[in-house]
Amino acid sequence: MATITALKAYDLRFPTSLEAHGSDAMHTDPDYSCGYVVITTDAGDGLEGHGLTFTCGRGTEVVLVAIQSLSFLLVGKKLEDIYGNFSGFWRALTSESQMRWIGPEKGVIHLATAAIVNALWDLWAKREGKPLWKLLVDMEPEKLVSCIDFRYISDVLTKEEAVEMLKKNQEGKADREKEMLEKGYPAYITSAGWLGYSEDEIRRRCREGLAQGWTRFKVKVGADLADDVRRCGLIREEIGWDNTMMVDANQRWDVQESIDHMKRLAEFKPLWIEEPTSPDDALGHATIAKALNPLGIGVATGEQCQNRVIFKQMLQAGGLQFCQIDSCRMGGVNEVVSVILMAAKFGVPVCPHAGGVGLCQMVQHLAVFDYISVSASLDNRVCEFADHLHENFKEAIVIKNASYVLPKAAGYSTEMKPESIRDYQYPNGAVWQQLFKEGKFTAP
Ligand SMILES: C[C@H](O)[C@@H](O)[C@@H](O)[C@H](O)C(=O)O
Ligand SMILES: [Mg+2]
Repeated sequence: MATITALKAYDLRFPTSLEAHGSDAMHTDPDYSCGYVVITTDAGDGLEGHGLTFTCGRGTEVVLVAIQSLSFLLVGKKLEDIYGNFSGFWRALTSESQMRWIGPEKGVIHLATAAIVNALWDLWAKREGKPLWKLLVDMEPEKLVSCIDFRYISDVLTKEEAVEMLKKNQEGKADREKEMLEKGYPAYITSAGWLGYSEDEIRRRCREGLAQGWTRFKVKVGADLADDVRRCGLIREEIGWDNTMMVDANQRWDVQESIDHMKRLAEFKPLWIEEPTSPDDALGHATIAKALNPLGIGVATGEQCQNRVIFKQMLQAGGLQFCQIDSCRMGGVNEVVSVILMAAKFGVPVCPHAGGVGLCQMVQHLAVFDYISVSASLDNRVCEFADHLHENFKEAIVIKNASYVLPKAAGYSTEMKPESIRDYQYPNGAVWQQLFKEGKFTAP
């Protein structure tokens, strides 16, 4: 029996705003950051659970406090009790009678939950000696479903249905796993189209992407319509018309504006418009989808879809044609799996959101699990990739032929290199001290 002895939390930030990496119409100067959690136990096996939640610079300190405030629910707990009744533990974490008031299940407190829960899954997978996707794929349907809290979603998906869906897909699983191991999971690239990049930089990155074999490119829009027309035009010039383009407005528009602007951008044939409007507006998304679907444009959303309840409503209302689960926005793997199952029930493809710091590391596992165990289809499915900060991770993602190569190391691929954890701590890590000295950032 192993008991959790400590939970440490770190504020790690990377100065990506210096080169406009990750910039969009709403987040014009993101410094990719995370609340980073390390869980240790008395097992004596040297294994630690590493988990993170993605943030954008300022505000990470708030997430950190939330993680620390929740830690009393873990320290002293037996791992067997957590993994033996994971949905019960997840509910204890998300429904703690005083902490839930600052959520519930949304915002900072849910980001903090994600970091902790992701660390617990990393530890579980390491203890089983499997990469997370394999842990999920090999788990008995009943056991996997027992990790999910069905409260608030049982009106559209019951435990029994979820077990049934997973059981139905047992057939063909071995073949799909073999196929994934051979070919990897298909991806698209975002790193050519950040909003703050100059025209030359966009052209250079498109050419580089094409040379590397990328065929699907995502472009940021939303700040200014005339500029969007210009940027979409130049990207089509670079990538041609046989390749796929998606556009992402990061919630910049009203509902009617979304429809009007996208009618203007329809000539560039985008596959989807991502986050056109407020991430909470399920009915607004449905209105947009109704207007744009006849033009061949789907609505995609999810990176700021705060929990399974909003996803449920989006799916019920026909508000999304591409379901972009995020590994950190919701309460970790348990809740993500429930959304993957709901999306399958509604016949909506899951196309995970990634990028940031560590998101690609995590969602590769979730996408592969979706294909092998749940959807059994690759139609209209593609996982995001953005080429930043992977070098900080011990088991960095590998891309080959524009696809994610399946991770083989045990865990959730969330563990950073010790020197990255040391040097990027904000504000005392060596990297930040140097940036303050050079006057590139102001010390807090
Ligand atoms: C601030 C971030 O880079 C976002 O722009 C990013 O997550 C983006 O929406 C994406 O879809 O990759
Ligand atoms: Mg996006």
